[in-house]
Amino acid sequence: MDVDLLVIGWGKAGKTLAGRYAATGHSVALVERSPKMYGGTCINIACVPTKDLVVSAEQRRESDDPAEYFAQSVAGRDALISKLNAANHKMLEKPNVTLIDGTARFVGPHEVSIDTADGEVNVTASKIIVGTGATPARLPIPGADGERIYDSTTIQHVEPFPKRLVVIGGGFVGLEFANMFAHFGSEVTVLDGGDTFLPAVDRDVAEAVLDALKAGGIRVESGVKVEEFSETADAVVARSSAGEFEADAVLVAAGRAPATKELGLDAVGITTNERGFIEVDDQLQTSVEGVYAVGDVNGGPQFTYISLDDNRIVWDAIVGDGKRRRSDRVAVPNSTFITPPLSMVGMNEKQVRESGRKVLVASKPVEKIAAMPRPKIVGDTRGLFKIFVDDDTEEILGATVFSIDSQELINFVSLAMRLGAKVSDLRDGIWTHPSSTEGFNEVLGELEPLD
Ligand SMILES: Cc1cc2nc3c(=O)[nH]c(=O)nc-3n(C[C@H](O)[C@H](O)[C@H](O)COP(=O)(O)OP(=O)(O)OC[C@H]3O[C@@H](n4cnc5c(N)ncnc54)[C@H](O)[C@@H]3O)c2cc1C
Ligand SMILES: NC(=O)c1ccc[n+]([C@@H]2O[C@H](COP(=O)([O-])OP(=O)(O)OC[C@H]3O[C@@H](n4cnc5c(N)ncnc54)[C@H](O)[C@@H]3O)[C@@H](O)[C@H]2O)c1
Repeated sequence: MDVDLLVIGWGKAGKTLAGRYAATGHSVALVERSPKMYGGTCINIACVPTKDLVVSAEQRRESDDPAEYFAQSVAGRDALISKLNAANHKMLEKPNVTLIDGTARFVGPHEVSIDTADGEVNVTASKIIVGTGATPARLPIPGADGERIYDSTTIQHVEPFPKRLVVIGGGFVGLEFANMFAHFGSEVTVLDGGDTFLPAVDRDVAEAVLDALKAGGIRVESGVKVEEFSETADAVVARSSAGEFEADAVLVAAGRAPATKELGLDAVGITTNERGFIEVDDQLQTSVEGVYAVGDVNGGPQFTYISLDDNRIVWDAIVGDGKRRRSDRVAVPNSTFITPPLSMVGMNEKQVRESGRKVLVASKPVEKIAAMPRPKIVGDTRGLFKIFVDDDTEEILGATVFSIDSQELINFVSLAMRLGAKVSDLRDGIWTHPSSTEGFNEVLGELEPLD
């Protein structure tokens, strides 16, 4: 079969490009190795199901039995995800789109062989998009394949419910699940290999996050080297540089590796870097002309909205005026979905100090922001707002918001930065009341030189 565009992997960039290219009348084939993954990682096993579980966990009452409540929450999660999975399939059911269930492997620079239940299918295309994503990194230590060792996918259906959970890794996945399982009623210990807890976060904010996690019953140990897991009939022990930690289950959340093993990239000259991610230029083209790599597999930041933006860059390269670049991104925000969420954009304190600029800072604990009653109404006044501003240009340089609604607020700051708004635009803006946004009226009125 020959098509105009072949997409490997049903992730955010891949499915968006497939739909858009098909809508312009081109023939498109999309290959996905698992029916459970129609729609990609985010929809089926990552962003959406985990946040559904986070919200369910937050709504648990003390009187709810943890195991029963978890089982109900998982059933709710599964019902939502199966609807989204089916809806994603439906979106690409079009006459000029061939959807192929199978695992793709390059057999030529523009030829892919797909291993399907009915045998091999060969597809050629002048344009190929590789969007195969990433999978949980495995720890290379004894016992890592044990029955009680879970990753971010399998832990969502852990059975029986773990009364004690050890989480290896204090990054996005580790903290989101640690917080979630603590709310479900598990006793949670986080063992992080890094020497510094949340290294990209300012120390005062990291301390506030740590306090909130500890208050939620979570123990966090940094600088821990886990050496071995050993299992008995009813427990697992993580042996580490900080001693032994016994649990009912272990979640390994130590990063994600590119899903390239089955692709046969070497044979056709598609180069990868030392970490295995596909090398791309600023327009996401690989070392083979006409073959692009998008999303997690190209080694960029591992976020769905980055994959979505990769789709825009490739679209511009193959259909538009070719101006978009990966390097033209400004103020890319992120949120860690703990309770309350932690969100950041732009520079942190270390970066503004190193920038050589004259910097102003405003930093205020949420409970002290008098003219922002929403957290009090909601009943969660934890966290703080911290914002850096250039004293000469009034530009916003960066912000960290650890507060309810921060996953929304950070997009607002990001937009202000992208549009080059002045700090006074946010400080003197007319915002609804009672909202979290109005916190900026007060906090930005208290800028001081960064000493
Ligand atoms: C637990 C968790 C929570 C997350 N939460 C968030 C969040 O809240 N917000 C956020 O922005 N990001 C989040 N992420 C990251 C986000 O999920 C990823 O960045 C995003 O899904 C990557 O999309 P992608 O386009 O790279 O492809 P993916 O969505 O990963 O899709 C790749 C697809 O390719 C298929 N595939 C792989 N190899 C082959 C092959 N050889 N042949 C055929 N098909 C193949 C896979 O089955 C998969 O469906 C989270 C990640 C995890 C693990
Ligand atoms: N809210 C979100 O947007 C969201 C949520 C989940 C995941 N993600 C994406 O998925 C990616 C993967 O998440 P992740 O949490 O697995 O990776 P991560 O890179 O965010 O964090 C990995 C953590 O594991 C630790 N670590 C690494 N090796 C270790 C070892 N051997 N022992 C103990 N600790 C070890 C690191 O110190 C780090 O704290 C993230 O980088 C992020 O881009 C995003």
